Amino acid sequence: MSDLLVNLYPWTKSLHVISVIAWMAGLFYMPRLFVYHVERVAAAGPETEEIFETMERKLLRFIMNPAMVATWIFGLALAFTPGIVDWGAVWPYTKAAAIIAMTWFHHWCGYRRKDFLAGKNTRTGRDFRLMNEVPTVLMIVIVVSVIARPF
Ligand code: HEM
Repeated sequence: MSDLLVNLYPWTKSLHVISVIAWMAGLFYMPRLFVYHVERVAAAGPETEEIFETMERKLLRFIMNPAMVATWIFGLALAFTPGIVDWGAVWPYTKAAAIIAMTWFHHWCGYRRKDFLAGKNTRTGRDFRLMNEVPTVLMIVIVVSVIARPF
């Protein structure tokens, strides 16, 4: 098993980065959709609301959920590959903390989508604009942790 992981390492890492890109695209886009959902639907009415609900459902189901699962699977495969992670260094733990926060943010988006569906959204466009910064900050922490490794 260890030999297999070592031989597959370049492929596992490629697939990890590909799924990360897809996941991040969704995490950046979903709060933007929520901003327009709040601000435009109030003016435009129920037909526009249906369009937003469909876009949000498809983004979550067909891009964000599969991409998150793939990122975790290939990321854990990398973590179990012998010789790749120096568990005595600090970076694996800063990266892990930011990944857990990113996964929390993913689920936060899922719950906000359900609020819209139930007609129970209480958040403003400004709230969603602010939350849009969360994945950006976490991405910077993750990439600096895993590539520059300053700690
Ligand atoms: C979901 C759980 C995740 C796990 C378990 C995980 C784990 C890992 C591991 C063990 C490596 C290999 C490091 C090496 O080859 O030296 C890696 C590489 C990488 N990860 Fe993750 N990761 C996860 C999520 C993410 C996320 C969310 C991002 C970006 C936002 C990310 C970005 C990267 C990048 C860019 C690399 C390649 C670094 C290089 O050039 O060596 N990972 N990941």
